[in-house]
Order: sequence, then C-alpha cells, then structure tokens
Amino acid sequence: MSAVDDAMSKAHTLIEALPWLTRFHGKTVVVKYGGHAMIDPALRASFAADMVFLRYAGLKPVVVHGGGPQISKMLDRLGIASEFKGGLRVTTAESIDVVRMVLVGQVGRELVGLINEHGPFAVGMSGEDARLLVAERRPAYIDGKAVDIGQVGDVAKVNTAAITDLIEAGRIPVISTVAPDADGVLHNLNADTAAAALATALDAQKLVVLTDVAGLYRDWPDTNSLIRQLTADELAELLPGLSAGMVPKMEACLRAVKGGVPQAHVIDGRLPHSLLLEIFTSEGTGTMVVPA
Ligand SMILES: Nc1ncnc2c1ncn2[C@@H]1O[C@H](COP(=O)(O)OP(=O)(O)O)[C@@H](O)[C@H]1O
Ligand SMILES: CC(=O)N[C@@H](CCC(=O)OP(=O)(O)O)C(=O)O
Repeated sequence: MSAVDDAMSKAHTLIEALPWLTRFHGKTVVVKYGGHAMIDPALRASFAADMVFLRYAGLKPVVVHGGGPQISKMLDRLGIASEFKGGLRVTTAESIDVVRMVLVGQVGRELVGLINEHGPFAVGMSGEDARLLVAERRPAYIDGKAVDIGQVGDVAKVNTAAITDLIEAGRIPVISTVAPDADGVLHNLNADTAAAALATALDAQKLVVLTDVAGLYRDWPDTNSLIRQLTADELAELLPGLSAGMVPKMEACLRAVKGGVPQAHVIDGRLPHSLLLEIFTSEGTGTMVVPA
C-alpha cells in the first residue's frame, strides 16, 4: 500500500466513526468484561484504554467485570473445589468471602488502576457501596428443575443514583458483582446478569459483553455457525439448547433488550479494541441482539 493509500485508509476509518459518534454522544454504554477475556495483561491494558477512549468520545461507559477463572484459581489455592450448576457457581458461606476478595480486592482494583493510568476516571464499587445493588437469592435450573446453589443472587433492585452521580461527574464506574440481600446477607451475582440489570436500570443505549469467543454460535462448536444478528424472540427460542457459560450471557442479553436496551452484543474480548470496532464501525463485530 502506498503512503497516500495508507493515509486515505486511516482517514476513512476515522470519518466512518462520525455517525456513530453522533448517535452515541452522551449515551450510557454498559460494558461487561468477562474473566476469560482478561487473561492477558496487554489485553487488560487495551481494554482500559478503550474505556478512556469512549469517555473522551463523549459516551458514558460503565464497566461491570467478571472474574470466574480468577475466583476458581484462588479457591483452588485455598483447597476449596469449584462447582458450577447451570453456569452459576455454587457459593457457600466460606466461598463468598473468596468471591468478594477476588472480585472487589483483586480484579476490580486492577481494572481501576489500569483505567486511571490515563486520568482520574475510574471509581471501583461493588453492590455493597452506597447500596448500589440489592440481591435476591436465585436457584439454578437444571432440566427445568430449580436447584439450590447457596448464596447466589439475582438483582432485585438497582439504586441508580449511587452511580449516575459518578457518571455525571465524568467518572467511569467499575462494578464488582457481589451484593447484600434485603437482610444484609452477601450474595454472589453472575456478572452477565448484573450487567443486564444495570444496563436496564441506567437506560443504557447498549450492553456489550466481552468474552473469549467471536460471539454466539448456532451450532457450538462449529465456528462456521456464528450468528451476526438475532431478535429477542429468536434468542428466546435458542436459549434452552445453549450450553453452560453462554446461558447466563445470552439470558443477560435477552433481559437487557426486553428491559428496553436497544442493542445487546456479545463480542470477542481476545481481539484488542474489538469494542471500538463494535461501536464505531458500520459492520460492527460479534453477535447483536435487537428487540425485533
Ligand atoms: N453456542 C455457543 N456459542 C459460543 N460460545 C459457547 C456456546 N456454547 C458454549 N460456549 C462456551 O461459552 C464460553 C463463554 O462463557 P464463559 O466461559 O462463562 O465466559 P466469560 O468468562 O467471558 O463470562 C465460550 O468460551 C464457549 O466455550
Ligand atoms: C454466581 C456466579 O456464577 N458468579 C460468578 C461471578 C463472576 C463472573 O460472573 O465472572 P465471569 O464473567 O468471568 O464468568 C462466579 O462466581 O464465577
């Protein structure tokens, strides 16, 4: 490619972003950063840079992070076995302390630090802070039957004021997904589920879920079966046939879209800056769920 062609191609990429910059200016985007997408330190740094890019581009990013593999690693070091049912971690009075320690004290802190290398933006919070989230115990469903999985919660209530104050002050909230129930008992929330509840409560324009696959595959693991776009009804039909990790993720997309979020995306967090491609290019990337 000649130097002129190269310059034209760069200019084209920049100007292609204009309609999307216009459309998303001032809008809230909830970004769920999955534990599997944050294994590599360089990727974590590029994720942090993307959040700051969004902020300077006039969007209002809110980060909800996972950390499933990191929790499992710590439990393993402590000699505690990890068990999942229906894609959710069975959580005991003993393991909830480890979940909180890893999500709030380790994964959340690191993301806050990486974002703040660019300026005074990120503020870490868990569901406990300023009563941001109230949890209610949820079972897992296996073959249609409810199974008790301990201190695992769904989001019963979001206190949006706890977070909109920060957003209006130009901060980037980084949320760790543990929260007390109405009796003050701490619960472990799946991060996809919590991100959907937050996106709905905050009237977000988009929910973007970053994970370690290119998107939702119709016939997993056939990589030729990537779904680019589907409606909430189409997704509801596919849901019962999906396996483990994808279930809470796609349930979350469905919940967000049904709750009024215009678009929910599952994209590949292993590709640096995939989030920017999703938001600022016409082709987008990954799988998009739309209301109809
Ligand atoms: N239909 C499907 N399409 C894509 N991925 C799937 C599908 N079914 C199962 N998976 C698995 O789900 C995983 C993502 O879920 P999970 O491991 O919980 O990610 P995260 O840590 O990002 O929340 C993928 O890596 C893939 O192995
Ligand atoms: C109830 C439940 O399963 N909670 C999750 C919370 C972290 C999470 O969701 O992390 P990922 O997004 O990386 O999967 C867990 O304990 O693993």
